[in-house]
Amino acid sequence: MTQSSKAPSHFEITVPASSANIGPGFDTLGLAFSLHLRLEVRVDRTTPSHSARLDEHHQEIEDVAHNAELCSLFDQSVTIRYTEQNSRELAVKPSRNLITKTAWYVLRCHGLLVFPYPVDVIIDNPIPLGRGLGSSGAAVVAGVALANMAASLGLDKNRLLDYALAIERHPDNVSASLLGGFVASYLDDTPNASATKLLESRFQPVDIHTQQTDAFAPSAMAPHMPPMGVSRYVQLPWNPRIKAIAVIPQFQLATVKARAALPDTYTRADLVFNLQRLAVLTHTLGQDPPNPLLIHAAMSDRVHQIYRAALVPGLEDLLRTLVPTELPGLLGVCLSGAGPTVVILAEDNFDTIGKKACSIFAERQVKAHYQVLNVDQAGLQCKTIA
Ligand SMILES: Nc1ncnc2c1ncn2[C@@H]1O[C@H](COP(=O)(O)OP(=O)(O)O)[C@@H](O)[C@H]1O
Ligand SMILES: N[C@@H](CCOP(=O)(O)O)C(=O)O
Repeated sequence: MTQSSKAPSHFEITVPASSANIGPGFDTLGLAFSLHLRLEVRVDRTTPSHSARLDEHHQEIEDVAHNAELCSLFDQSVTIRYTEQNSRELAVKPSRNLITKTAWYVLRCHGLLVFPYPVDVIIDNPIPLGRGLGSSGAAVVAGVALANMAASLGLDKNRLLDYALAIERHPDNVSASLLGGFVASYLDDTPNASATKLLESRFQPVDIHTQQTDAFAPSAMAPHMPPMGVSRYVQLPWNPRIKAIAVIPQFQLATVKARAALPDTYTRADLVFNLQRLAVLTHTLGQDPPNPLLIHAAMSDRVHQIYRAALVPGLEDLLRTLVPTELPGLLGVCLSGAGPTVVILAEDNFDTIGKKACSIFAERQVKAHYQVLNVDQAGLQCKTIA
């Protein structure tokens, strides 16, 4: 992460979209894409906010569930505007918006009731919502970075990841968005480890994928810091010749709904099937030249895709018919995150493959378009604007 000066008044935050799972790596693998959520932020550092620090009055209102006064104070400390892209359905009230609510949570962990100086944010979000391209993970990463920059908290990227994981509990999307590249990660939930404390803590209701958005109400966001070192991660080798064709259906599928379709237990055979392919996949995507048959086979999965197929008409057809022997340049196919987007890894013939995939969706009456994306190796970036 780059940070050009200590307390900038005008800066931008960019966060890449991501695809989670990549076939067998359910809740484990994430891949960052060259499609960026961008925040342009202005902080008026000449006018400190009077209500930023907790005093006795604020301590009292903290205790009141869903406190309107607290929301109103926060809403006065920050304004947000979206540019046109994917913005129509998003809340622009800061106390209801995922990016600013996440920032609010981080501020409150640092004893700040609201932003310490008035903040104005313009948000450009080309990441389609609810399609399995990590829009919520990117929003959460942007939110922790916003608090860090606007309040000069000095958090490093590992600590930012702890805060992001207090909100989004599966680490695949946020790890890739924050770090960039092809990332494997897990929550360290061995006894007494940080993630165990996090999962047992009062943060539990904040998980956006299991709870209503009201769970972000001030009463549920008591200012408790997440433990240090909640996750472990490694950035895996990636062959830069490999691009992703994101085939994006017109309909949305909420991650929470697609997670509810999964079973609680798996057979040993299915577990071994995924483990074997996952081990091969983490290595083979870094090899040059790429091995199409090996990659295609190693992207098979028995943990989530078959259970989600009923929610994504055409998915089974795409997985079955898009093969390297028929389509030169194609390397592998998977459901992106919780879907409904399908990601096709390829090294050539991107448009031919993208059009073919859209036509297979169309046979199932699913309108879709495709985008050819590079892998983003930078992750979260924060830059001062002169
Ligand atoms: N840029 C954003 N600003 C505010 N909220 C966002 C943004 N991006 C995503 N979200 C929230 O996350 C939801 C989508 O999350 P989710 O169902 O997990 O799908 P995805 O696969 O896109 O992450 C949106 O409906 C919205 O509530
Ligand atoms: N591992 C998660 C990933 C969800 O990603 P999203 O981009 O669909 O939010 C899952 O498969 O549920």
